[in-house]
Formats: sequence, structure tokens, C-alpha cells
Amino acid sequence: MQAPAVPAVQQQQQHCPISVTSSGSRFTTPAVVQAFRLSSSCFFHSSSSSLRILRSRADQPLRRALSIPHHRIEAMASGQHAPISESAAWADLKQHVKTIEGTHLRNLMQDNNRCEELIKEYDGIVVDLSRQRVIHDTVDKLLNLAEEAKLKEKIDQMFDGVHINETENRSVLHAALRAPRDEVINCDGQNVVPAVWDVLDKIDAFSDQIRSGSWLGSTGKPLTDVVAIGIGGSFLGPLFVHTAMQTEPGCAQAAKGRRLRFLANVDPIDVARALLDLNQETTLVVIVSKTFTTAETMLNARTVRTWITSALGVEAVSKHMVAVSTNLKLVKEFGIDPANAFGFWDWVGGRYSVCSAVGVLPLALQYGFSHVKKFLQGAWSIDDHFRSAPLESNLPVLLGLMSVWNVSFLGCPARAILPYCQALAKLAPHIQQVSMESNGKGVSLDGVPLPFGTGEIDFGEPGTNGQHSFYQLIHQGRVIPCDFIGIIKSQQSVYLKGEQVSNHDELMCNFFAQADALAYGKTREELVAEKVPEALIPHKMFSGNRQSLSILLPNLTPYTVGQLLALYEHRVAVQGWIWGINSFDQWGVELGKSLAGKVRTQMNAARTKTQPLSGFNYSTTTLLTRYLQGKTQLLYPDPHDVFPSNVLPGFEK
Ligand SMILES: O=P(O)(O)OC[C@H]1O[C@](O)(CO)[C@@H](O)[C@@H]1O
Repeated sequence: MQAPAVPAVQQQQQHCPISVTSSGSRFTTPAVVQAFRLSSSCFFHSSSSSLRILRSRADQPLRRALSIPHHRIEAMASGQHAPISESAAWADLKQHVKTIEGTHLRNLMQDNNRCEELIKEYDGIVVDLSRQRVIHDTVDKLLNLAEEAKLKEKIDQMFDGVHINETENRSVLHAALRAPRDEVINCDGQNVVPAVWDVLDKIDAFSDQIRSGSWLGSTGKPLTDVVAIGIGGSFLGPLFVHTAMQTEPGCAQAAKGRRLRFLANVDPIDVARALLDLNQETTLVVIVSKTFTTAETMLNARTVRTWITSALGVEAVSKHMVAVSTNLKLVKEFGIDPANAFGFWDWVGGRYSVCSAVGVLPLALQYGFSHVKKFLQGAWSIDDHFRSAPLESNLPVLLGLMSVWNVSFLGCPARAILPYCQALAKLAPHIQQVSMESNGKGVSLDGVPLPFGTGEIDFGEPGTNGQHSFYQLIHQGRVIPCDFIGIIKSQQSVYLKGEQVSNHDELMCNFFAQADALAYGKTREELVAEKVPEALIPHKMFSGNRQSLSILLPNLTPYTVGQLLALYEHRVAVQGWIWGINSFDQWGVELGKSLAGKVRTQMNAARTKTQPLSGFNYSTTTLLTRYLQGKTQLLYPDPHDVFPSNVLPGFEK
């Protein structure tokens, strides 16, 4: 039998005699290699003498033996950090995977002490982590990883207004948006809380004027309908909260006679849908854009402005259009009175902006400010917990660590968000942006390519709808860690005579059943005992051992919606901090945007001057040509100011 090949690095370790002397210490191979490797985390993060050794000429055999590239050593010397995957805590968890692979949730769930330890509670929220593939040691090791990543320091830095969004040189202070009036949160030496409350007070007064009818449209009618134009973070968060509040009895009562619509997509179909059956005279338009430059939002804003002015005249803009932005200069240039603009700050990331005027204004217009204030209070309850609770009982921290465990160690790149509550139908799309735009990164904060994947693929649907859709794959196909979210007291109650349980209880029976079905599965023995025909047994077997976690809320009110939001926001940040990435920038969305600009220029030239396309590859040229040759509803070069009325009801010339 042939001897197994010795890896190159190992050969170097075996054959290359290394002797490095520094500060009176003598290092020899293989002990030195081993020691350096084992203590890699502290070595990488702090040991300047180790770095000196590695940078010196004499270190070269050691450098080769450790297989540390030259650029990495220079990077470390200039203050860059090694990826967390090179730390001892990470290696320990990698090792620990083997232990976990020898367990099954069916057995782990028998251990009541373990389960008790993994069920956490804070301010009415119960988080059950017992169906995660973890044992006591796993949590300890994950907490070591958190320490290695300096998680507590990162949390403190966020609340202290440090510019942790380094690539944009900004603080990350969305928590300040929901801070009580008397809280002090500094950014660049200034307490931002008073400025936050100035805007909230302005929204309170303005929304009250609109809702009470003391602010009237240009023809003297009350403004009962609101169209909020915005995309991405300027849309998904507000839509999530609106959907969650819509059926809550107090909110529904407060919204009587009012409509709130969102217009996000630049697709004219979305314009038609958003404006369907609306009357310009009774409609208030809120343009929501942090930058006020987003192409889709600005075209939609111009389109809807045309819809308003074509019916009511240019003067109507001051009564029918307001804006939310950090770019008040562009708001003014668009023609909106600065008095009708609601500002926020560059330390609020778009996907974290629902608690700024981005969400608060449209929601206050629909439900009244008092309800929205409770939503902010709920979010702050979690903020306060996040910044002060010890890591081992800190809900967002534990949730984040479980996700890192699943993604980076158990090899599960996706996560399903499964609220058993129709009012949370827009939670998954919102968290999809919060999570995937934040953590879908390829390089560390230092700009070094990461040797592991970050982020996860988030998707979800409310139960039980999802059960009749993609759960098949979750039960018998791929392993997708699931978040089950249940509500104790439903927003609506229905209990029919003669039924075994109320409608909400029926829903929740599924919530409880699914988590155990995934954890336990179904064995061959059980199927045999049920006398299932042999040929069907493989098809009816469930491997089980599929991890999930459950979040149980006492009810779904504005307050708990706020809690849920903050829980997810901070969980995503925790994951990013562990992975060592910047969760608060989003450079990855830029390339597509600029290429669309190139297509736009050529499309205009082709349509108006019949100029041939140039600079595109064969495939794009072929499809673009086919598109340009095809039938279109609109004629160039003779643009209409409005769309034909059959396409867009309300666009009558
Ligand atoms: O609010 P804005 O500036 O219009 O940006 C909208 C969205 O576009 C993005 O910049 C990128 O898609 C998001 O981060 C942001 O929420």
C-alpha cells in the first residue's frame, strides 16, 4: 500500500529547520509552528513581537511553514485583522461540529435541563432555542467566538456613535430613532436625541392636521389617501409595519376612512396599481428617499407629480406632496416646500430607517402618531436590552450566534422566516433586505477577501400558507434552519360553534407541530409499526434533526411589532460583527445601477435618433435589439406627459 501524500506545508514543517531568536526567546520547529498556529488568534490580533518576527528576514521559513502569505503579514502589520476563521475560537467550533454530528435533536430534546437553559425570555417575548443543534458547550464556544470578535465592544461602539460604518465613515444609530426623549446618544460629540424628537414632534403635528382635516387639499377637500413613494429600505420596513398594524383593532379603528398605498417599483404597472381609484383632490403623496437620487423613486415621484398637477395645477404640489429625506436640498429643487420636508440623518442606514420619518410619517398619517409611538417604544425595549444584557442572556446576540453556527459551521446557507400570523406577511421581505443587503459581503472590514461565505439566503411566508408550498423541501429535502414566530393573543378572534378549537388555536397547532416534526422526523421503525407498505417507507421517512427556533409574542400590537423589528435588526448586526464585515454599507447594489444608466442612454439614442447600439456584448445586443424592434405602447420621439387612460385610470387628458 502506498503511503498517503504529505501535504506541502507539513513537509516544510518536517524538513525545514527553523530557529528564530527574538527578544531573548528561542523558537524551533515544529513546536514553534504549532504554537503559532494554536495561538493564532492572539498572535494575529495583538502580538507585535510575533509580527516583528514574521516580518524579519529570518522569519521566512516560519512564514512558509505557517503558509501565511506576505501580503497578510504586511496587512497585519498595518493594523488589519485576520479573518475570524483563523482564530482559536473558530477552530474550536469547527472541531465541535463533530460532537454535534453525533447527536440527534430527537435525543437532545429529551434533556429537560438543556431545553430549560435554551428557553429565554425578555419583556414578554419568549425565544426557544432548544431545537437548535446545540448543547451547553456549543453556546459556551459561540460566546467565546463572540468574545474573540469583540462583540460587546462593537455593541458599545454602535451606541456610542463611533463611525463603525467605516467605508462610508458614518455612525450607525438607528437605535437613537426610538430612544426616549431624555436619553442621551451622542454622534460626533452631539446628543442626537433632541433632533430626533424635533422631527417626531413635527410628524405628530402634521399627521394630526391631515387626519383632523385642518390641512386641506388644493380644492378644499380633506386628504384621506396617502401614497408613499420609495423603494428598498424606504419601502419594505414601512410596508411590513403597515401590514402588521392594519388588522390590529386599535389601529384599524384609528385608520377608518383612510387608505395608505405604497409605490415602489418603477414598473408603470405599479403606478397604475398604487393610484387605482384614487382622486388627486383627496390624495397626499409622500416621497421617501434617503438620497433623493434613487432612479426608480424619482421617476415615480415625477410621474405622480404629473398625475397631481395635470388635474390640479402646479400650485397643488405644496398641498399634496411632502418628502422624507436626508437630502433637503434636492427635495427643495424637486419643488417641495422645505416646510413640508421631514429630515433624517446619514447615521440611519436605508434598511434600518423605518423608525425615522421614512416609516413614522406614512404610518402616523394612517394610524395616528400615538400608535406609532408605541411601535418605537417596543423597538427601544429591545435596543436597551441589546446594549445592556449580558451576552449569554441577550436575545439578539443569541439569535445572531445561532445563525452564525448554522451558516458557518453546520453549512446551512439559508434561513426561513415563518410567522404564524398573516399580519406578519411582510416580515420576511423586510428582513430579507435587512439581512441580505447587510451581510452579503465578500471582504472583511479591512477589505480582505474572506475565506468563508457571509450572509444567508432569507425567505419566508406566513404559516400555514408556506406549509402548502415549500415546506416539503424543508422536511425532506435541504436543511433550512427555520424561525417560527407565533402570537399568543391574535389580533382577530373567531371561534365557530361545534369546532374543536378556535381559528387562531388551529393556526397555532401548526406552529407547535412543525417545529417538532422537523426536530424528530419519522423513523423506519415507526412506519413499520404503522404498517406502511415497504415500497413507501423511504418516501414517508423523515430524517428529522432539522433545526428551528421559536419566538412567541404575547400579542401583535405596535409595541411587539417594534420589538420584533429590533430583534431582527440587531441579530443581523451581531452576525456581521462576528464575521468581521461591514453590515452597514451596500456597495454591491451599485454596479447594476450604473449599467442600467448605460442602457438608458443607448435606449434613448436608439429610440429617438435610431442610433445603432454599441459597446454591449453579443447576447445583450441581440436581446436589446429584439426589444427595441418589438411593439411598444408609447411612441418615441414624441413623449406624452401622461400615460393613456386605459393603462392608468385617472390619467385623463
Ligand atoms: O432611500 P433611497 O436613497 O431612495 O434608497 C433606496 C434603497 O436603495 C438602496 O440604496 C440600494 O438598493 C437601499 O439601501 C436603500 O434602502
